Amino acid sequence: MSSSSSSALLSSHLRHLQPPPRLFPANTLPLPRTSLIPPTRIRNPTRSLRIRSSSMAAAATAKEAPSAKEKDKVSLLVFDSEEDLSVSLAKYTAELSGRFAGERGAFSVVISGGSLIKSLRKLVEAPYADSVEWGKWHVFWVDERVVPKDHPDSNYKLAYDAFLSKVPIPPGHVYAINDSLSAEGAADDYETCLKQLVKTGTVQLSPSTGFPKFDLMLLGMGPDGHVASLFPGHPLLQEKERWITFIKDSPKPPSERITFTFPVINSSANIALVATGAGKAGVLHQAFGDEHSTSELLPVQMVTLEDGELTWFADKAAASKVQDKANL
Ligand SMILES: O=C(O)[C@H](O)[C@@H](O)[C@H](O)[C@H](O)COP(=O)(O)O
Repeated sequence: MSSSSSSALLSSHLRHLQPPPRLFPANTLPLPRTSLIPPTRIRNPTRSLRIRSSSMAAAATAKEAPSAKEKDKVSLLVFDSEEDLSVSLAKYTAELSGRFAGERGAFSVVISGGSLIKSLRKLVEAPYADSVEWGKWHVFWVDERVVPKDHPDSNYKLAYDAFLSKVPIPPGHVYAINDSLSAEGAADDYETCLKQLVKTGTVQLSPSTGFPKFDLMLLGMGPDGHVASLFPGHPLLQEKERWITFIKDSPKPPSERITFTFPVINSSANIALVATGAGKAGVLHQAFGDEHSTSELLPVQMVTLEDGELTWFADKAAASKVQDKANL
């Protein structure tokens, strides 16, 4: 898209909206045929995400002013199609890879299962297949099903077949679960492995939370608002101590899984939350709504970074109900 048509698109979406959105600089993240919704801020981490418009900002009272803890940055990028989303997600990921590999000689990346893996397809194509420093990548799973690695339900297999087998990440940098253990054992084993990697500096530790701080988490979200294997209403949402835990009653099959906990997820330096398809529209609407809900927060609403940047990548179908609201 030319810069003039891009600005026309932006200005039509931003007519009522101040301040201007926090975006990746145009020269680092061109967003072809991209619609844009203004940045969101978590104004109260115990409440839902909110779109900030000029009128809402003016209405904010001192009581509602963001506290120091709410200074994390949240953006929502909306794409005309999943194809456009995948192009931009690849560029975003490659740029973070370049930054962290350059700054600290390693790039710790956490992936989920689900449709996210398909949306990462552009990353294994030109120019990234050759330009990304794959040797510096360290790959982890935010959740994994307790099945053998060659099982059709395995998140490792999903990622390996579509992504990891196509790029030269050293096999020793790919941290799959030990599939010979029980769910409890696999969670303990994964946490022990992470502790070792924190000691060696492969994974950083957040000085503010004391939990590991991954450079990037690439996460999907279920139509019920779950992230990782943290499901609505489940007691695991309240886990405050463990880095990795297990679930044996997952409402999404298979029932036995291990999962990162919220303290680890929320210590990340960057999270990309990817949502595509109309099946996610209701949850996005709820996540970005400004209604005061008395019901429990959805897991996805509990993704509130301590000191990092959360970027939502949504296609038009997933963001349809949020867009209606933003364009009012
Ligand atoms: O193991 C899993 O089940 C996944 O890691 C899971 O957390 C996934 O990311 C979401 O369910 C979204 O999946 P979809 O994008 O396919 O809806």
